Amino acid sequence: MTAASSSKDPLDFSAHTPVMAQYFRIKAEHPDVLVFFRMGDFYEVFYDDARKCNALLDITLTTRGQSGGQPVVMAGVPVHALESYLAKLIRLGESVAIAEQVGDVATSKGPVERKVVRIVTPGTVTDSELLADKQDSVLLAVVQQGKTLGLAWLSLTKGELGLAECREPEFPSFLARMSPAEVLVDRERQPQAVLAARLPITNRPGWQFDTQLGVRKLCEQLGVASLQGFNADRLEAAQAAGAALLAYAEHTQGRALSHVKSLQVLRGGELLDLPPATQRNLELTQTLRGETSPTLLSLLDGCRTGMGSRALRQWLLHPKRERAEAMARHQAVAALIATGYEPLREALRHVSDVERIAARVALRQVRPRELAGLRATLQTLPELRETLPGAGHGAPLLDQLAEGLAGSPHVLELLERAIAEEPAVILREGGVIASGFDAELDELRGISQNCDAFLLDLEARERARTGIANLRVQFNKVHGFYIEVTQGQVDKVPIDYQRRQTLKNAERYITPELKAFEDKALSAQERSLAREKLLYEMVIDHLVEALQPLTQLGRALASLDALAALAERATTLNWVRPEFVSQPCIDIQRGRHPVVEMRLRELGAGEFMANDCRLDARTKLLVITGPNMGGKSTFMRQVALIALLAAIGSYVPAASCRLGPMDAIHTRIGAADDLANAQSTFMLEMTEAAAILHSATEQSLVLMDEIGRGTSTFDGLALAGAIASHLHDKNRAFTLFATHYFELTEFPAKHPQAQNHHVSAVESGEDIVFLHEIQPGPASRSYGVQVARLAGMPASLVRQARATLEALEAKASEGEAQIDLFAAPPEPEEPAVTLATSPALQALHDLDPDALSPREALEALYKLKALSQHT
Ligand SMILES: Nc1ncnc2c1ncn2[C@@H]1O[C@H](COP(=O)(O)OP(=O)(O)OP(=O)(O)O)[C@@H](O)[C@H]1O
Repeated sequence: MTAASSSKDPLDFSAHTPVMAQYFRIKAEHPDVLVFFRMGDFYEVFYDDARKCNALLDITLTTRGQSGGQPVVMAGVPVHALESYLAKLIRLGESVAIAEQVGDVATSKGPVERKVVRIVTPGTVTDSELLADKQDSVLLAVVQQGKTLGLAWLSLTKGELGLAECREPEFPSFLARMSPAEVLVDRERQPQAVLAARLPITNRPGWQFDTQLGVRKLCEQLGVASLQGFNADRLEAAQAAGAALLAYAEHTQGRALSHVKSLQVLRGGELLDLPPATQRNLELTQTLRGETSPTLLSLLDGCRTGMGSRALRQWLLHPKRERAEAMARHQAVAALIATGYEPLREALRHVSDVERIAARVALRQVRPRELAGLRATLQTLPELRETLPGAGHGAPLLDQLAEGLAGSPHVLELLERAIAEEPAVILREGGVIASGFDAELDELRGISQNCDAFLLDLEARERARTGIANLRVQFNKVHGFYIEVTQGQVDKVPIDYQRRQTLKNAERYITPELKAFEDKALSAQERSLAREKLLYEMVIDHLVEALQPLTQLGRALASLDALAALAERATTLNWVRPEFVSQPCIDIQRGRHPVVEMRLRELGAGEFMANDCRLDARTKLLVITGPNMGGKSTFMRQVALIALLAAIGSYVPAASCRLGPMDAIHTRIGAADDLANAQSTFMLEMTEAAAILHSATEQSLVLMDEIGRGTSTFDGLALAGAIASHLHDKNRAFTLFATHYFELTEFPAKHPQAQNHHVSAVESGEDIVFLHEIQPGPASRSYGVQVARLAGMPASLVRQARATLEALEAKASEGEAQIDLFAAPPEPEEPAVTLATSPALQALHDLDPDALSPREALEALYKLKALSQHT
């Protein structure tokens, strides 16, 4: 680089003022994130960072001075408003490095020392202000090794670390469950599956994704010698991801993660599979329009704390195939219902988010008010324990959770002694440590607080000494302490008064006595703030030691809150306890769709019609027909929702419910164009159906809603018939198959494990009334034209459609083709045998039987036989 061009290079430190040189050094260490550079009461951002913040945060861009011969482009946010700006940036997927002034402003020669104290990224935020209350923020690292994807994830706020490995097709299910806020990938080898998911990606150096490094880091983090105890010793790809994950989390937090002590290993096969399409179609946590309500979660979530809501979401998206945990929850819900859950829910109202506070203690980011909240929570624990069912309730899970409520008497005692009743919001302001905790602090505070008495006393003494009746002793921030004398009285001022300032009507003085007091008072205040900071750090040291019971307490409170919410819902909404059996079956009597039922109630739109569903080893597939708007989709979804609710440990909206083992819920419902992925409606429909046919087993529940709708009638009908046959004969999955194709009502006649059902409707004159009742047998007709009439189509159009329909029906019955839609697929055709391709045929063709003697005829026969064996 030439000398001339170097002046334009912002990284040429020599050309900059010392502060800017310091900035560039820090920026060079954090090139990929925004650097917030503390300067007094502002965080400043410079150059490209400033331009970006100007665009994203709408803050004013200015230029000031010059650095390296160029104007310095900058923007700033006030220190007190930092959190709200951070929240906005994190939501937009940006990361921010916070460079604080760590040196002492008063004693620094040159610019005060600055250091990046933490990096706030979407996946590693822990500040309660920046996080949604009810949702966890998950950081995920993904690495591809051959066909295996290694996953490692961390919820900093929960202190939970997880590992998993999966194949590419399983990856979307994992992602949908976790919905990570940030995904770490190898900069050089970004896995295709991650890119396709369009999530906020952070690139990390390739060497950090290393298996051996991962094993070492994971063992260190968990304080174990081997990962065997967690059953995680063979997960090499996941371990490699773990290495990058832990390195990044430590890098952003600027410290070790002392609260992360448990490891969860997820194996695809342990969970009830809920592919992304199922999570979407069943509207578990989001409606099809992307809203958070009304969904199954919004209906269930009456939790009193953020941690309870987060636990419930976790349960909903991670149901286990093994049903022991769900049964333990059913028992707990039953016990809470029997003994009354309201006192517990009431007590939970006064509980802080212990889970997050514990994490912030570990990261040493906890705020004074959070500690006061923790103290209040610990104080209410005995009362809260009283609200739990007493002995003999038959729910071991509740006893186990009650043990977690032990809290830590030592921590409570410390917080009661150390933290002020109502501490200041931030430590910097003082007033956080309780008086009586530390003698030195009390003394320093005493000095600054006793100021008033001293000053009044001095004022009285000086008035008496000088004879100046209106003499006043005062203080202001700029000039410190002074004695003020009005101009008319100045000649009475004694000799030891030194002039400090002259005003229009008065003179201000200082005396040696006042100066000595001033030094003592001001330094006392500074020292008392410094002392408070030190004491606060000491309190955190003690809390870090006691993290384990706090983390356990957080988990216990979260689970109790979620269970109490389930108990309340079960009672209020009149749900029943489901029963698990070992035989294959889905036997639901008078089942209801919980969300549709609630909507109808809210709108005053009538009662929900309860329906039965009976599937077992003899009946595995129901062909469901009936008019549009008749309730087919609602019925199918309600069966899936009831099965899922049972699997997470909830009661269910039905009169009774018996369920056999289940490994997955697959759904193919509706047709939303995936324009972003350039897939047509029909292509998407077929892709989703193909995925189901490849993975559904005898223990899966499959919902197929109007498959084949996206193409021409004959194509659609043919495909629908073939898909139903495949599900019935090959997958043998429990299948609810809703269709408009009447031809499919023939299906059960040829398939022993299938039955026809229909949703009922009655015609009254030209109108149609939906009864929403599922009845055995096929529907008689589809009522599409009547529904169009109900939808407000012009009367003339409806008349025309009806006439056309009648003509079409007449024509169809005349030439009814006898096609077997469900016949076994024909064998692939043999290639035709021709003279050109077959020497035997050619030889036969060339023979003239009349010209052959008997002996020649015999020889020709042998020759033909030989040739035929080569054909
Ligand atoms: N069991 C029921 N009791 C009361 N109302 C119901 C019931 N089932 C469905 N409904 C009402 O009927 C509406 C239509 O139901 P749904 O979407 O399930 O019909 P569909 O047969 O699948 O229609 P389409 O074939 O047009 O998709 C629902 O939004 C709901 O308001």
